[in-house]
Amino acid sequence: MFKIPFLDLPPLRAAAGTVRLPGSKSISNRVLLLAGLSEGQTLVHDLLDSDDTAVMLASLKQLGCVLEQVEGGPLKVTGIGAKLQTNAAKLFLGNAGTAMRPLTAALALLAATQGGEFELSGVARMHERPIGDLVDALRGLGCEVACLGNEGYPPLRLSGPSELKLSEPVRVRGDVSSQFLTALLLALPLVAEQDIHIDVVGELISKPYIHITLELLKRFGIEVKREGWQRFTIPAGSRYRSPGEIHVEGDASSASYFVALGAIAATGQPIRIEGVGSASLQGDVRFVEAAEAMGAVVRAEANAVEVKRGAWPLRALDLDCNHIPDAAMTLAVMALYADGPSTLRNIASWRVKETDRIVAMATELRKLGAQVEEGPDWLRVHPLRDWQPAAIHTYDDHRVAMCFSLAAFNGLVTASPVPVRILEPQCVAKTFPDYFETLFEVVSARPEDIPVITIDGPTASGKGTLADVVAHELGYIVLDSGALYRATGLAARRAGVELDEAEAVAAIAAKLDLHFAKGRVWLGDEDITDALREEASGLAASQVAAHAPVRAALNQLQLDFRCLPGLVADGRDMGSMVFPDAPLKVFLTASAATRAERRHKQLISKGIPANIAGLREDLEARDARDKGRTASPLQAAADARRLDNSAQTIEESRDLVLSWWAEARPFKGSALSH
Ligand SMILES: Nc1ncnc2c1ncn2[C@@H]1O[C@H](COP(=O)(O)OP(=O)(O)OP(=O)(O)O)[C@@H](O)[C@H]1O
Ligand SMILES: Nc1ccn([C@@H]2O[C@H](COP(=O)(O)O)[C@@H](O)[C@H]2O)c(=O)n1
Repeated sequence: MFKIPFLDLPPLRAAAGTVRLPGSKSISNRVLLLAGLSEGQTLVHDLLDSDDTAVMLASLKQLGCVLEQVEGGPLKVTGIGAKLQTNAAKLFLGNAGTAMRPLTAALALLAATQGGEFELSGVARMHERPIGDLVDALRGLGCEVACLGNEGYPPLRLSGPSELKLSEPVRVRGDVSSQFLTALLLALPLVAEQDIHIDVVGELISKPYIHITLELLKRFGIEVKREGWQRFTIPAGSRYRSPGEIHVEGDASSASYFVALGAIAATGQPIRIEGVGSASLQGDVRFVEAAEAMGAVVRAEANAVEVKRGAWPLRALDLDCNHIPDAAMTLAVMALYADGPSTLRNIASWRVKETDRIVAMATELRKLGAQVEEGPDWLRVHPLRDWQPAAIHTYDDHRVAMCFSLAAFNGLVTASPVPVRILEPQCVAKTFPDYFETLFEVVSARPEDIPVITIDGPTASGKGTLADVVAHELGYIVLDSGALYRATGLAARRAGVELDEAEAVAAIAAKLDLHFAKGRVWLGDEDITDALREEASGLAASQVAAHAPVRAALNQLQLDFRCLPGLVADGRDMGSMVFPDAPLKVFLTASAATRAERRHKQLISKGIPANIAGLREDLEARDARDKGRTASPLQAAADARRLDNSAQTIEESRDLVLSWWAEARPFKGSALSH
């Protein structure tokens, strides 16, 4: 996951490949609650690992459920069998509506029948998300529910015992959020000594989510009777029965980003999305119909879909989105690539989600330059040709972050493509922690559009250290080009090749079987990380690096590091020769005395004996050879910014380079501003 202040997406061009979706959030949290309320054990396969499931799991644990993660396999949940194991708990539910609403209903009923006191709270936004309709329904049943802040909003206190009135139908509004009805359906079997009727007041929205609830209840032994979408009956004697094991489908709302990706950018091979398909329980799977209406070519299997671009530009659409409330946000960004204005209707529920999504989408689309109109429950988005570089505020809303990544394909409709900055990208942890990593596996950009920062300079000036910390802040990949020369020297020695035999060493360089993984360097099956850092390896590297054929042999390998979302490359000729088009080049120096001292400390801290005078001699000899050679000598590129860090801390150098980077990027004045 990218835990950084912002992630810049360079202009993207194409998409192809296979994506395996994480488990559905809606199904994961419903299954966890049902398994937690059942008697006995349930093995839950393919559970979503995210912020929202984490708060549900933590709550179940506090309530006495036993959770055991089978290594590399399912989660084993031992439920409480509808009997309270503790009669007091304070539960923190973050911003997870799928945890707050059903736990409220279940604990209110358990407190009423078995006694106890439970407090449920969340993050500030959760305390702004209405729950009054559920509170009213529970109070109507005889539960004691107190709103501890504002009436109708969490935090809540649920206490008991109290007498329940189950003979009258429970009335609940269905026109603001279907989660209130879901909460009651999931919880009322706890007290179903007689038939319990639920009457929905108003037109029920998001019916597909109720369908998921009913199907999962069935899997746990509860057959709810339904009369249209207005009356539901929980039969007397209903009891949760664990199905033993259950598989969680992939998240259909998360699939929407990749379906859209296929529609926009899969012009050759399709995007294959595994985890949802025509057999899916989730309503959001019908997003594919909307994508087809916009021009996507879709082939569905029971548990997978493949999507390619059809019509281009996409066809504008006018759609009632009540059946796909979450996935419909993706349509708002697809609309930028359409042949006319697109209107999304019946999306009032967006206003009470993680943020007011109508306001959020309109505001951020306008930042890109789009013309957007909005109403109480609708949004109209016009196609965009003149794109502006924008820093997209994500409002701690995973779906805003994920759907705006699609704006990075603007190069397909404009001759002046722009990058897209996603602020606080870690908000995707709510449902899809590795969303951006997954995206980067199936999209491609032109190499020249992938940003590179080069850091060149003499030995021990701190290039590698600076490259690491800068890359960390930006979420970029690092190329330690010196390691390639060091590995070549090592491999040549091992092969018994003299280091001054240019062609023979170049042949070794061309066949280097080198891998970088988790901070370690592997030559074939051997971990050579420590061997590479020995001073002897540095000296050997500087000898082989003087040969033009060796440099030529390593050139493509270095260029191949230019990967999404960007690269920080350190060495001697990164800015001058290998990446001459890098938008920021740094030439890093420090006095020889400082460098010798730093290298001394570095070696001693690793338990490698060293003496400062000898080290200084070695590094000066190495610098002289690197500067004096004819092939790509160590020198600052003409357009490099010079930085002497002799008197700077690593953090000071990092911040200076990041400020230069901010100057070089097109997000003027918007770096981190919302
Ligand atoms: N201000 C500073 N900036 C960068 N590194 C520093 C700084 N102060 C101390 N150091 C230390 O200097 C040592 C040498 O840094 P580093 O290995 O990054 O240099 P380098 O230029 O990449 O060396 P080489 O060219 O040999 O690979 C490290 O231990 C690093 O922590
Ligand atoms: N781009 C580069 C990088 C390195 N070299 C040579 O390799 C030696 C070792 O590099 P380190 O950065 O790991 O110390 C270095 O002395 C150079 O001779 C190079 O030529 N070009």
